[in-house]
Amino acid sequence: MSRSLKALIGPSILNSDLSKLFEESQKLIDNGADYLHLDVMDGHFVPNLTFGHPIVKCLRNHIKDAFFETHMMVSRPEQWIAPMADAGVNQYTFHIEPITNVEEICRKIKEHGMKAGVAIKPGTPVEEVEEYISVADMVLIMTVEPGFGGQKFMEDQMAKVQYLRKHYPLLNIEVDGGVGPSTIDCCADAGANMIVSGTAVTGSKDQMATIKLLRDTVQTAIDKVKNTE
Ligand SMILES: O=C(CO)[C@H](O)[C@H](O)COP(=O)(O)O
Ligand SMILES: [Fe+2]
Repeated sequence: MSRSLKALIGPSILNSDLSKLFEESQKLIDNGADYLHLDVMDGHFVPNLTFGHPIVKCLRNHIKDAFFETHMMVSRPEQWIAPMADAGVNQYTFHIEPITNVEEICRKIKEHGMKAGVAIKPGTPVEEVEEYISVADMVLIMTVEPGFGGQKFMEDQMAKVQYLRKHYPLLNIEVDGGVGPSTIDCCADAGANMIVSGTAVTGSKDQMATIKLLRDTVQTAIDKVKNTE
């Protein structure tokens, strides 16, 4: 059987009421989220702070089955691999900008039983992440400057997604930042298949419909390409 791409929607709880982290997360899963995207910030790599492995572990104690991706916006990604694995994280996605030992970090993440995601900021050329595709499970192309939810989608980043999709037809490509119903066509047409959406989903009156619309749009684009092959 040949492998094929799948549209997956991973809402970010960054801009939701974090005092109700469990309730907000469970609601997203009940409304059809394929995975949860948990934004971890250290106040150093980005000018903001969120939460770390102790909170992720508490969340995992209440939500046993969902796939957890942590988006590590941290200066020392190596430091948090073991604690995040212990917290029950499934995918550890980190930025390549502050470090030089990307391959080693990917290896360690996998040794700890997690999938490895490599992320780049808008100012980082796609070629810099391309060299790690063979050792990573996913590439994250940021579509805002990392650090805050609710920012404007940067359409110019789609050239990176198009480039990766053209050269790596089965690569999991994630986009994150300002993605919602008004920008999803752009992401789907460029070839992204893993969609992080924060404000547009958590702030939606009908979360289930919004998640479905995002997934259907991306799956339709994937199927269109498949049918022309
Ligand atoms: O990594 C992030 C910010 O650094 C968030 O995942 C992202 O911003 C999601 O929120 P929104 O959809 O509101 O932009
Ligand atoms: Fe994120």
